[in-house]
Amino acid sequence: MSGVTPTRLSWGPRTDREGCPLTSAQQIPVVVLAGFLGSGKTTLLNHLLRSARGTRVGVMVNDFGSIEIDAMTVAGQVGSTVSLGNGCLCCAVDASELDTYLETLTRPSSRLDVIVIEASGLAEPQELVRMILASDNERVVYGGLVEVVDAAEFDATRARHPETDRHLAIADLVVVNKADRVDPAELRRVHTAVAGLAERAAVVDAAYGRVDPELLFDRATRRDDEIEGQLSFDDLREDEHHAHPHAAYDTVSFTADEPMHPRRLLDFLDSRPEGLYRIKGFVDFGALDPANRYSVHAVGRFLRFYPDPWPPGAQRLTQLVLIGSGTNGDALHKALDDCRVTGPDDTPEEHSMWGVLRYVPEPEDGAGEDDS
Ligand SMILES: Nc1nc2c(ncn2[C@@H]2O[C@H](COP(=O)(O)OP(=O)(O)OP(=O)(O)O)[C@@H](O)[C@H]2O)c(=O)[nH]1
Repeated sequence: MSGVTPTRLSWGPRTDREGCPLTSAQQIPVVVLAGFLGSGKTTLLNHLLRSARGTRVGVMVNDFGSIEIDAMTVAGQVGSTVSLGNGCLCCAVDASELDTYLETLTRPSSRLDVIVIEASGLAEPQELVRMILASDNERVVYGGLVEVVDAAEFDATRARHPETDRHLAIADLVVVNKADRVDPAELRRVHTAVAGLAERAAVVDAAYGRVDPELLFDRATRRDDEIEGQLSFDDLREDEHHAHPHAAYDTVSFTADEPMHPRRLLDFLDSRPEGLYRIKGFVDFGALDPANRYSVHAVGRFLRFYPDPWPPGAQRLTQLVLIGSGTNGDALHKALDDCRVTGPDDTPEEHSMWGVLRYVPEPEDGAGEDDS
């Protein structure tokens, strides 16, 4: 950005294939939802989908890891969820591929009002924004960047990832999430620090991503001339191609047909290495709870299990994605392999589930609930 004379991008009226001008009302805003690993992007997205009240939201999910956990956990959007598969959208998908996905979502038959792209927790948001601004699809218009911040991890994330400041500086809306995990004074401190970094953004606090959808959809339906004053290619230009945060991260994807042994899995989770920052997925505990699969989320030292009925016809599998830096993928894989129940001689005792149940939040924790 430094040393570059800003040339504002022209947002002159776009035209359809017959050359007739498209009004902004006919263009679908594309909102980028970004934020570091585990900050609560999927939780916020699910809240939006549940409380969109008539607004038709199309979703693109960019998972990191070969098992698409996020795409599986985005609520009830079958048919309009496009998963971008393994890897980071900012690197793995070039603008023409993004356009292919946008083309699918902007078909008139899908009648969408807004599209939200949930970036992987390791994505460079300005790359995504740049791709949307460069899109050939005349039916889409850039709708803003929403950054989700984990209030409880903010200092640690910033220390490890100085690029956080750069991301906040180009955000349009910052959600300081996990307000319930810090005391009010700490929340105020984080809020003030975020507001200082996010010069141009509205900053709102939230628990479990419960923000007013109007905040995003209003933002999303700004008029083109308002957007013109917001971001340009030059605003997004990098001095040099920066190191993407995920260059330093390793991902391990693990799938098992056999149920997992709760005690051995808990031992693994309780002794997980420092660098193993994020774990997400589903666990099958077999006969110990045949009705439910357990979503597991670890973010830093935070660990939770969420039991949920198996979807009808779902194959009983354990599927996990582990993301860390300085971790040994083979050793992690082997450690998880050792958590499988190996056969009839390896039947876990019933009380071995207690260790797991300790990490299931009480209903009043608010996880999974919604105010819609
Ligand atoms: N206590 C608390 N937990 C939250 C809140 N929001 C999300 N979580 C939990 O944090 C964990 C991660 O949430 P996700 O929504 O999956 O985070 P994400 O940003 O999509 O994660 P990645 O896709 O890995 O980057 C889950 O266990 C959520 O239930 C919150 O406001 N408070």
